[in-house]
Amino acid sequence: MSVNNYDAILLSSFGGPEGQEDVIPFLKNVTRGRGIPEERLEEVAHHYRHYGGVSPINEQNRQLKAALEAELERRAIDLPVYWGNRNWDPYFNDAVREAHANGDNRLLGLVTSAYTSYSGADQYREDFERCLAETDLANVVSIDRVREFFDHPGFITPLVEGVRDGVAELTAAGAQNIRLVFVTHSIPNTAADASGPAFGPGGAYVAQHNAAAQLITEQAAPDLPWDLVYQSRSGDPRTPWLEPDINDAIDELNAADANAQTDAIVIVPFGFVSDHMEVVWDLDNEALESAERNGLKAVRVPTPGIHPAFVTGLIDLVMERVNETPDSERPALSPLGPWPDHARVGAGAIADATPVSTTA
Ligand SMILES: CC1=C(CCC(=O)O)c2cc3nc(cc4[nH]c(cc5[nH]c(cc1n2)c(C)c5CCC(=O)O)c(CCC(=O)O)c4C)C(CCC(=O)O)=C3C
Ligand SMILES: [Fe+2]
Repeated sequence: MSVNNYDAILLSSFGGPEGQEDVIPFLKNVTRGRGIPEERLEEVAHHYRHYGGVSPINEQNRQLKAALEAELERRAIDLPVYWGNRNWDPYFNDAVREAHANGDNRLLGLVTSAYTSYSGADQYREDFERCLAETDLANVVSIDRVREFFDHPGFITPLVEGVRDGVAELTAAGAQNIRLVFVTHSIPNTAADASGPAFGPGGAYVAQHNAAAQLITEQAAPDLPWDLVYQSRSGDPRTPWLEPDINDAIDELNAADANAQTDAIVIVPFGFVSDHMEVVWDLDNEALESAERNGLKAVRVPTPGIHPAFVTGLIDLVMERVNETPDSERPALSPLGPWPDHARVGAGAIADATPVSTTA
């Protein structure tokens, strides 16, 4: 099927180092202009160094790109996929230059982030704007963006499956009182509040996470208690970030409710779409260790990765833009959705912004 409103998909991600010599330049890219304390950079560098300076994220995006291409081919949809990152090679500038060189100028961004926050939404927009400015293509290339998919069935289904499997595994190992621990990236309270002020404290960021956690619980294990906790905080320790931290929450589990007698936890890393460094280090090392220290059985659910339901769902999200599907027909499992589309960046936006008076 040829597609008349887009030329290509721009798979847009974070990027990660792929060798020891990349680690510091990568971290400098991530934190440019943002006053992350030196000690924090050293600490984070150590996580990457431990794995040979290689983050799994780029390989996961190569696999995701291949899986998206296979799904497009299976559905006979004629859209090439370009891949660009915010913080490491291949950068957005290279991906967009390559697309333009091939005559692909109307791009649909598919961002590997399910929720609304500065990092997951506004910053990608800024990156797209800067990319078009730096490549001098702002009048030629346009970039739209697929909506946040925190309550899309393609994102929820793999997590539901993971929770069911996790519960079954813990039950088989003798667990009596299982708790689901939903974990996502902490962000500064002010950033959370600003992510959608209409949602009150915590903004859209926290509201979307609560909605997704509730959905996953209802579908996977409706009788189990669940918590929303946070990981990977950084920044100045005096600045308030979303809490509790997952490790503190695990330490406090039975202290907080002496009757609960929780003996096992299912850690659900639903803030991320692949098992990248923040998952393997902060959860598989630290959080699982916290569980063990507290005598709790624990399993960590896989992120969606390249689960077939996720890959199909991402292409469905692309096709709702191609088909200009009305909101009322867009799949969304929570009352918050379907989340609205983002404004176009680049050629189309400039045309849209042309004051009517100049053409009248
Ligand atoms: C909300 C959110 C997401 C999810 C949405 C999205 O996907 O965007 C996310 C994703 C990711 N964050 C990642 C890595 C890092 N994040 C950092 C720093 C920060 N993240 C923040 C928030 C988020 N981050 C914030 C508020 C900071 C502090 C300061 C700043 O605003 O920069 C730092 C700097 C050191 C540190 O402070 O920890 C690193 C190295 C990786 C790659 C992992 C890999 O390499 O496999 C990924 C996918
Ligand atoms: Fe981050």
